[in-house]
Amino acid sequence: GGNCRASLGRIGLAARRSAGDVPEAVSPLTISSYFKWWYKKTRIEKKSAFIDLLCAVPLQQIYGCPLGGIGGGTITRGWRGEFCRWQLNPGKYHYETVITDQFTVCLRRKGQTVYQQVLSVEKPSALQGWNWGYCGRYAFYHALYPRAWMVYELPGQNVVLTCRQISPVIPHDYKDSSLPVGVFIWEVENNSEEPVDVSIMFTLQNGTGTKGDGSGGHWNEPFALQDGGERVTGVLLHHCTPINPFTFAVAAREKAGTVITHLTAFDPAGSGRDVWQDLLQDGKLESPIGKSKRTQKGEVTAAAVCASCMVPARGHGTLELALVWDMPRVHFGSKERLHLRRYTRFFGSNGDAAPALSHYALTHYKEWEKKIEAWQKPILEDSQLPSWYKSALFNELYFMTDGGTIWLDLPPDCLPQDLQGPGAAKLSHLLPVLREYGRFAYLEGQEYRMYNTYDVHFYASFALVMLWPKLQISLQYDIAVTVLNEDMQPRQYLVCGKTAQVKLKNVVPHDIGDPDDEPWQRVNAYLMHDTANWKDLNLKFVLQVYRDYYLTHDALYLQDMWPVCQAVMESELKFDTDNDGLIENGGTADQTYDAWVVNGASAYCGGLWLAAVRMMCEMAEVLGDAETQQKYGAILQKGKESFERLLWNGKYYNYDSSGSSTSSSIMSDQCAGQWFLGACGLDQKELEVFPKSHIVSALKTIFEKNVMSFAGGTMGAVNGMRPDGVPDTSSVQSSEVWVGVVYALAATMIQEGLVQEGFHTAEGCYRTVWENLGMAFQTPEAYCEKKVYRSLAYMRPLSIWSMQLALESKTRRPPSPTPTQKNPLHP
Ligand SMILES: C[C@H](CCC(=O)O)[C@H]1CC[C@H]2[C@@H]3[C@H](O)C[C@@H]4C[C@H](O[C@@H]5O[C@H](CO)[C@@H](O)[C@H](O)[C@H]5O)CC[C@]4(C)[C@H]3CC[C@]12C
Repeated sequence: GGNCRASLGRIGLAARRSAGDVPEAVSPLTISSYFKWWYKKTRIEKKSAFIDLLCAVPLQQIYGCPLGGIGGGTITRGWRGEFCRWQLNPGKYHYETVITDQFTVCLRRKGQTVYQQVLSVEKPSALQGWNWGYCGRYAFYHALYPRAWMVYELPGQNVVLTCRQISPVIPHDYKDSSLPVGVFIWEVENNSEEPVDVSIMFTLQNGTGTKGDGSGGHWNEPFALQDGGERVTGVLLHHCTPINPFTFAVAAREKAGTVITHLTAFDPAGSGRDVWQDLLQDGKLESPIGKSKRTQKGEVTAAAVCASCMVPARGHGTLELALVWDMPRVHFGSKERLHLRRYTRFFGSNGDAAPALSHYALTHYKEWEKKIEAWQKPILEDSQLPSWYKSALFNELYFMTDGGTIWLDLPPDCLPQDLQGPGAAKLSHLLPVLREYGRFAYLEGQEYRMYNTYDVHFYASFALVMLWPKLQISLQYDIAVTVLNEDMQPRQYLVCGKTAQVKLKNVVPHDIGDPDDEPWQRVNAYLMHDTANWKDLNLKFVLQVYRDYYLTHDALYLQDMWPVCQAVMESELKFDTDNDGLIENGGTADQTYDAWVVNGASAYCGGLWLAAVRMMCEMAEVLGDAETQQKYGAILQKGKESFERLLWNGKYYNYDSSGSSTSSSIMSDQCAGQWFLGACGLDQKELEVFPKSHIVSALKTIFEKNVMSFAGGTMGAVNGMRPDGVPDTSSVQSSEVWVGVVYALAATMIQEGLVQEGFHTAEGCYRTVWENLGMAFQTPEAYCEKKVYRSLAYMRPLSIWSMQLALESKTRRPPSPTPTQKNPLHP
């Protein structure tokens, strides 16, 4: 239980509205300004669009657990074993099943090959000389990220193969978690009465299935590396592109009783008969010495590595294989700067690390498995928790690596000004933090190509701060730098048509940039709206600073972030146009719901504001800043009163105070401020910002209306519901369900003691996405009741980790900071 299991077979395609199907309410002006922008970008500048509404990624219900650690690139395998989603160039996805990339089994009894089969259900037109079409009924797939298991019952052979796929994604580990590797441990059970010789052959194309595979100049070579009494051998596949060249290694561990053989190069475009016959003959490959020739233009090459052992009658054997990709030095799309990936600090940046990485992976995977088990076991063994939750919690974590993630290492001689302009100098620990833990970025979504989209990261950040807190701290430092800087370049925003500068000083950016440009260097790739006027971004920074401090007790971080918090709150104060202690929205979609207009005081932004003001008071107290504490204390008093007066309707907080026909809509995210307060222990009676009875009543109303009155209570919570139980259709986004918001809502319910309701709410999303829509390992941002969805493989659902925090906090609250930690300036 607790994992994702599927018998290998085909499932029907769900209907979809791609991001390209523009909703009815969209103004023609927006369509034409987007189209003009798109045309210039893609047809004149020959670049790709950060959100491509005209070429959406088609839904394929094929994905499984990805391979690779954090930020070194990822290769996703499908649940049928295919190698099908590639992200080696940072942040850029390529969706292509490379048919050459396969595992093949050969069984020999009494010196005769009795069974040889590609472990794939496919029957492709390529490699016709291979025995394809394994019957999917005999295979089973399980995934519990970062591991997956493929079980193959070999028909008529009395042999069962189990392939354990492991990637080094280990909480609180900042070394092995960065490695671009995956291992495949093949357990062979021989249930027959005679011994069997078993070979597993791993074939891999030199490339990722793009045109570049045939661009010429690629070559392969065998390798062996002996170190510490352990020997690993295999083939290196050098992929020699002008930008971001890399080397694959297909490797196996040699040990007593195991023979490793290889074929340096074969033609994957041909019949493949040579390699097939080679294996068939004796269960081994020819193992030529020396390098292959470089490929000619138009020619593609591949390699094979085979591990063989004898398994006694009624016995068991193990074969250990690995896949490594070494792309140490990367350019983003602008090609302006050269960057080093995190793992280069341990394995070098010359591009010759594939043998050492293979050796390391094959000699350390047992340790990784132990650590992964120790982390997951208490949750998996908790009989109070439902199986679906265990699957959701771990499997949604795929996005940590497969979110176009990049993790960079800073060169040791890096100076503050190299990082990002004058703002950097003001943050005393910026350099030490980034030098020690590197720079981290992940996409808003595989289809929304912006790094660290901050209004969305607010939700997902729970996964980072709970599992890799130093990455969250590093990301926050990067945001803090951009707050202090500006970009005066003017540009036109697509929704309102107005021209304004790219980035203002003292406001939080929407995102840290487009990987197809030069992220960090040029922020705010998003140009739908001018987000300098968004009401949530600044608040989300303050809320995260305090939350991170509460969970990590990192006083130096708090100290550095404090002036930044003050600066963004000063900017935010101007949104309190009537000086009632509460900010007002501006009558546009000026927050994360960027197509849902909000006007006047609002439950969402107003609630975030009060929570941020509360946290400002708390931080001021910790830092001994009495003046600021007093200032925000006074605002809080006034703001609380205004919030209740303007928005509380006796049952829940109204969507906004504008008095429009949808002001009284019930927003599922209306308690977002309370969510963060609760996560930081600032929800006790004497500390409460929102009356407890109001929060509980609002959550019960959301449960009754947005959850139970929507799709029979089986699809999570719709973003906006009218009080009469009909979804709010005033905007495209009010009638959507946002999976990440639902997990956050469930966490809030758990925090407030509505545990059953919280689990029921979240379960609807899990079952819809992972079971009904077949969107495993590509959870979208949004779906509607009728099989309509938007933005596959999205960041926000990582918020499920806030459910886990809520559950853990119920049993054990994290210890309060010690007095010295509490007050770093005045110990
Ligand atoms: C401009 C249209 C309405 C104009 C009008 O009022 O006449 C917009 C109506 C629907 C919009 C698109 C849709 O909502 C999805 C996309 C949202 C995306 O923004 C990111 O998505 C997150 C919300 O899901 C948000 O939190 C995040 O910060 C954003 O980066 C932008 C593109 C959309 C396709 C969006 C485009 C404008 C509409 C067509």
